[in-house]
Amino acid sequence: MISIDQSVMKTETLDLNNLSSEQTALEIRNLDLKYGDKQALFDVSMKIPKKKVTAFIGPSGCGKSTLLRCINRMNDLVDNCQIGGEILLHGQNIYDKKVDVASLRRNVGMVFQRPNPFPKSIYENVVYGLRLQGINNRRQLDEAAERSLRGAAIWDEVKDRLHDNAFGLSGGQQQRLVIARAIAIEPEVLLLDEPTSALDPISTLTIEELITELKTKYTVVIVTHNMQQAARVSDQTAFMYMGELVEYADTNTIFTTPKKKKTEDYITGRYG
Ligand SMILES: Nc1ncnc2c1ncn2[C@@H]1O[C@H](COP(=O)(O)OP(=O)(O)OP(=O)(O)O)[C@@H](O)[C@H]1O
Repeated sequence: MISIDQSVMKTETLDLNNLSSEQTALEIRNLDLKYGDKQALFDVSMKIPKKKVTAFIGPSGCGKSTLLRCINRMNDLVDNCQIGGEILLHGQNIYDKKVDVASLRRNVGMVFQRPNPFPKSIYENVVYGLRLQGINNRRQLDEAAERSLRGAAIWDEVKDRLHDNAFGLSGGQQQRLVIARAIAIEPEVLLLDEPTSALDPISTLTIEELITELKTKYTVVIVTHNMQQAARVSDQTAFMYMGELVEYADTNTIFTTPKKKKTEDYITGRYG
């Protein structure tokens, strides 16, 4: 039986079936996805609220990462991947032919399981996206670097060695640096794909605290294998099983009074 610390449960609940457009960051409508002949997502529909943390949980291979990667069209890079349905951002389907994928990815940033800093200095990692946008003004870059590193809760640890190589940082610091790089270009949505699975418990805790801070400015969607982590950091949780969205509700409900038997079996550790 998985025990969840009830004291960290959130109290605020949203009616996820009736979110207004002001409350909605993204709407996923009837999303199907196939890798070749293999269907990995079946008719997934959900609204993801703004400036909240939404967790995707479920057993290995259930489609969590696939669903996450659809939100910034990372699956476009996979051969033979066919996607049906819609994902609406500001009312526009991100799969519409008119959508500029580079600008979508600026708006919907992503952080992966393993920290992936570039082989550059800490400073150059953070300002990378700004330089790509043609910004080279030193003062503007300095300000963005400090703001982003502070926003990723790593400024104090790196402010005296901004021009050192990023590979000299610990894994947990590298992951916060990558988060700083993602927020430097001020996205609206941050996708985190198991962001702490390669980290030690202390770095994990630091990142979890950071996620709680990040939602004051960004909509955060996180894939996690760790149910305690979902319970600690998320406001709402989506439980997936074999490519289907089985249950989606506020995190408290999912972990204390799930409506579906499959959800209950998963959160009580009956299968993993
Ligand atoms: N690039 C790919 N090509 C073919 N099949 C894939 C690809 N990526 C994922 N799949 C398949 O799609 C299904 C869903 O995978 P996905 O990685 O989304 O699951 P997950 O729930 O995130 O799993 P895990 O928790 O193990 O990371 C799995 O059956 C997987 O084998």
